[in-house]
Amino acid sequence: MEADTVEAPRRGFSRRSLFGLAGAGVVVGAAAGGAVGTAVGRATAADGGGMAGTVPFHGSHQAGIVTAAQDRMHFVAFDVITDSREKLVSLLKTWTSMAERMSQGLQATPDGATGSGEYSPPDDTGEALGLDPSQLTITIGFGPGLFVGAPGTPAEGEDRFGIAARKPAALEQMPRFMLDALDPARSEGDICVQACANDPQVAVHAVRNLARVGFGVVAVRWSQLGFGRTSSTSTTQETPRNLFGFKDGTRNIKAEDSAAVDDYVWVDGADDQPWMAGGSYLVARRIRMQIEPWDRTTLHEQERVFGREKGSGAPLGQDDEFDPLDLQSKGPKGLFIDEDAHVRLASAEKNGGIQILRRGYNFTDGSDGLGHLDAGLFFIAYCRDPQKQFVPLQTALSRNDLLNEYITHVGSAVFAVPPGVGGSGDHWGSGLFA
Ligand SMILES: C=CC1=C(C)c2cc3[nH]c(cc4nc(cc5[nH]c(cc1n2)c(C)c5CCC(=O)O)C(CCC(=O)O)=C4C)c(C)c3C=C
Ligand SMILES: [Fe+2]
Repeated sequence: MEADTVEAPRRGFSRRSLFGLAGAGVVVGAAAGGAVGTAVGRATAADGGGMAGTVPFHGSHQAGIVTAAQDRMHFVAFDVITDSREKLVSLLKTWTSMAERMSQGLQATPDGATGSGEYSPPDDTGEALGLDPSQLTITIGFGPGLFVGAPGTPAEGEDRFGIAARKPAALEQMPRFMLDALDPARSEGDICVQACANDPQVAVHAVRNLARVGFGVVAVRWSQLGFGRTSSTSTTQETPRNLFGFKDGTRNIKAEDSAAVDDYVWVDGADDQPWMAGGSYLVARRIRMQIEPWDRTTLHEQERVFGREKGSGAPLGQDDEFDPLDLQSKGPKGLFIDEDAHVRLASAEKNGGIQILRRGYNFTDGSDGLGHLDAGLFFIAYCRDPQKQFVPLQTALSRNDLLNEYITHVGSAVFAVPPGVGGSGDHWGSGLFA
């Protein structure tokens, strides 16, 4: 079958077929139906684990949560600037269609970059033409301000879209933690979109095109680019390193541990608002890391701060990365893992069994004008209830974590991430706005 003629909607060429490169492999987008057409690229559904391949958009949960973490991220938080429920729902429908197309390596719309004529702005901005799908996932979340206008905004306290009664109790702005130095311009937001891909240009293209069609309905409040995923979310992945050089994600929840995922990530229909069943909550924290002081710190101190060896990632007192974390074990100088070491204070053992799914990314946004790198960790946690999981964990860390000498939380946001999009006709927010 000709790669670029299979079920292709009018001018609905894929990004790769436009350049005649599609022969390398073809996937017919059967599950997605005619609205989506074909997905063309190197990967098939069966080898979707390949770096260049596709991740299914449809399902009971949104992609981009337990999906094996891709290497790059573009995260954006929007303010909704209209009071019209109709316009907002219409945008969510348009976004859903664009997201399902882009996840398959197609242009954002059937007309794409060149099909809407010389005298109109192109429908797709074009910078992903010829690029692989790169395992793009696009995940949406709704902030507290969508339900009741956020403090300090023109809509403060208002139920603009008639959904105040549908706000989940778990969706509350984060409390102020000790040592927080939050910048309002890098915090909160009515809607977020997390785009992850193995090619940064693919992730940026996705966010840019969604923002472009949102003109008049949403406005970008803040955004963050990330690289070098700082957590493994699957046992198939090697543990990556954060900008302090330590393996990060060793004791993360892994997608394969379905019991932990069900207990700590997915919202149950009986938890609160039925429309959130199968969804999750996303907590984002922009955490600046004081790179220069850290780089002048001894290896011994660095390892004491985390409670793990820098090279192997093993818990102090153990040999291998995945050896159990033994919080009681002692050497000649006392406890191997300091009373205030990061892994001790963050451990499930010290927090009544609480776990979270970490899915953060490193960031470097140039320097701060004072000769220091503006770099750190864009921390993302997915949880079933942020009030019962993230808040107690961060409360404990903010008080005593040895790491606090080297980090500062400068941005914060929380979003309700609805369940996945089902068959044709379904769209982001369909449950919420039903
Ligand atoms: C509130 C939750 C957490 C914040 C904020 C946080 C910041 C943060 N973490 C690192 C580096 C590492 N964290 C590690 C483990 C770890 N961290 C958290 C939670 C938060 N971290 C948890 C729940 C855990 C697991 C603890 C356990 O049970 O062992 C590790 C060790 C390796 C690992 O297991 O992932 C590192 C390294 C940084 C640099 C940072 C802020 C900038
Ligand atoms: Fe941590």
